[in-house]
Amino acid sequence: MSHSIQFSTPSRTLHLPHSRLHRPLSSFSFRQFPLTSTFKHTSLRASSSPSPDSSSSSSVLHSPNGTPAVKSEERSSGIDVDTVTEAELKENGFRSTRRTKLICTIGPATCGFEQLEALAEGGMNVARLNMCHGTRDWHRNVIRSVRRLNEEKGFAVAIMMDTEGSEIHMGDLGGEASAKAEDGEVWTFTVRAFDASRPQRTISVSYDGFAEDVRVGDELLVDGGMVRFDVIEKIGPDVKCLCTDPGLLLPRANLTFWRDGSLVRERNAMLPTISSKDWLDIDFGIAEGVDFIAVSFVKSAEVINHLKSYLAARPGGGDIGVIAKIESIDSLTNLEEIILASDGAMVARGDLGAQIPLEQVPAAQQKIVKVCRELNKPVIVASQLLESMIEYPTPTRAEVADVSEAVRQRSDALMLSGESAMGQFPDKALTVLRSVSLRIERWWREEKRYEATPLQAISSASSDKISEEICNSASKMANNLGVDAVFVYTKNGHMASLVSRCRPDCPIFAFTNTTSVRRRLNLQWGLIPFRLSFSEDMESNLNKTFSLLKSRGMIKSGDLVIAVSDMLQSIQVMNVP
Ligand SMILES: Nc1ncnc2c1ncn2[C@@H]1O[C@H](COP(=O)(O)OP(=O)(O)O)[C@@H](O)[C@H]1O
Ligand SMILES: C=C(OP(=O)(O)O)C(=O)O
Repeated sequence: MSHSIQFSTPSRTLHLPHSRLHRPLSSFSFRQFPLTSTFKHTSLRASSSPSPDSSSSSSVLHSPNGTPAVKSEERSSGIDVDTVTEAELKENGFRSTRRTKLICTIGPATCGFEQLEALAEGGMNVARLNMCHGTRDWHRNVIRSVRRLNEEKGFAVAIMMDTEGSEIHMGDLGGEASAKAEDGEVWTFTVRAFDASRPQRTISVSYDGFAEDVRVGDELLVDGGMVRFDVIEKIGPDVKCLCTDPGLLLPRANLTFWRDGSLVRERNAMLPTISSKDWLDIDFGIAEGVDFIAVSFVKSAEVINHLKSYLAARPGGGDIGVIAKIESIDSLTNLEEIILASDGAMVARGDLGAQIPLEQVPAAQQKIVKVCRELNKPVIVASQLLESMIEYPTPTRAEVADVSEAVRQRSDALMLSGESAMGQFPDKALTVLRSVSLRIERWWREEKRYEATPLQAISSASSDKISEEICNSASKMANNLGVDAVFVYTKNGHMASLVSRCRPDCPIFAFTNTTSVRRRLNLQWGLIPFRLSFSEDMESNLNKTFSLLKSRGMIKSGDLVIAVSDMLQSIQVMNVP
């Protein structure tokens, strides 16, 4: 039985000959549609999940010339491997081509199924659960709703669980949503527990050693400086503080100690990075199959390595990506080793801004984004991106400029915190992130601002080096030729991340055969991840992916694409004379 697709003329096909590879691990080729092919139309229909941003994407991704899925001639084996099934179409409903990924913290404003669905339709790629708040039952319900949404609507929303970490923070406010501290008032911060209601102007503190460690003359910053106090007196477990900068005290807000304009680090130096409560949360995350665990207040690579070994030793734990939150002076000092050990990083500007002077935060952000990119780790820019939208339906100009800058730096993902967790306009905030991202990305492409300089080599193993070179070359070629898409066939996602790292101009369609890899890829810049069952035959895989993308309106006949693959067998397909 003849193959359904013939490759284009040799002059249009590039090869990495086997002889030049140490082992036939990877390949790349480029080809033009339509290929000489025999297609048989089937009755498959495209299920259409909304993709609010695909229409405003790059001009090469316009409507298909018809949307039927196609099926090649059946193979002699009798296995119809290159047909996209109804189930696969349903599973891969999601089809946004926005390059910058969006994360929403889920809270009381967004935890219902319909609210989560609205966020997914609005472009949420990752749902974040902050374990500082809510019960495990509450978080379990959210995780299950997101999974249901993925199954029923074809999204690939990943779940990121964010550990509480060992920061010193205020307790709950006895049921009150907030408490107002006025200039000149004296408040008591105490390690005493309250029997009944909270005494007036009294706040409980989470850390038992608080009253011993704090010194008269320290400055106490609530929530990174939103409210400030001077420590004026210590009486047993009580610490009297004079309010110098008034503001709202929110439940469980974090506390830091400053003296002479800089952070006093030894005040909480004895706290472990991962507390006993965090370990229980991590076990909960493994049991619920979360995709990422974000670790708060990382000080060194050691804790990341420890967590990764812990995860690897547990069923399903090895599939979880570990994200280091960069939010302390120590994490900045040990930045490279922490990022190298992790699967990604978060610029946690909220707490970072409470640890270093605020004017140093933008430079720290730029550096973290750059190091992550060099080391091929996804990076998230978080906190206060659209803070005013917690209360107002439109952002400030300054907030739009901040979001634009994070997109311009080409960070992988932007994160909403209070805006989506407890704000009044979660959907509007997401719309602003989405439209600003799309606009800046388009501007970048129109200006042809892709980097000419090659990225630093990251791998030392020869097989990895080959993959890296292939992805660098494929991305460069994609820009030079102005192709319509890069296709990546990847088992564990590594090859897709190497293409994403190059930030090519065109969309990157990433195909993998596992659902968990697909969800994890959804955090990375530019990757449009799909899950499909593949055969050993690369030609058949190509057919299948063309069918899927045509039916989704993401490619059309005549488009030029580059395909890279980490599947061993694909070498033979790509090396056709
Ligand atoms: N699961 C939750 N349950 C209740 N409130 C939440 C939850 N997650 C977040 N919030 C609210 O949203 C605010 C912003 O979220 P986030 O920035 O993640 O937390 P934090 O302010 O503690 O660092 C929190 O202060 C809290 O008021
Ligand atoms: C994202 C952050 O962490 P958290 O919300 O846990 O304080 C931050 O500090 O910016």
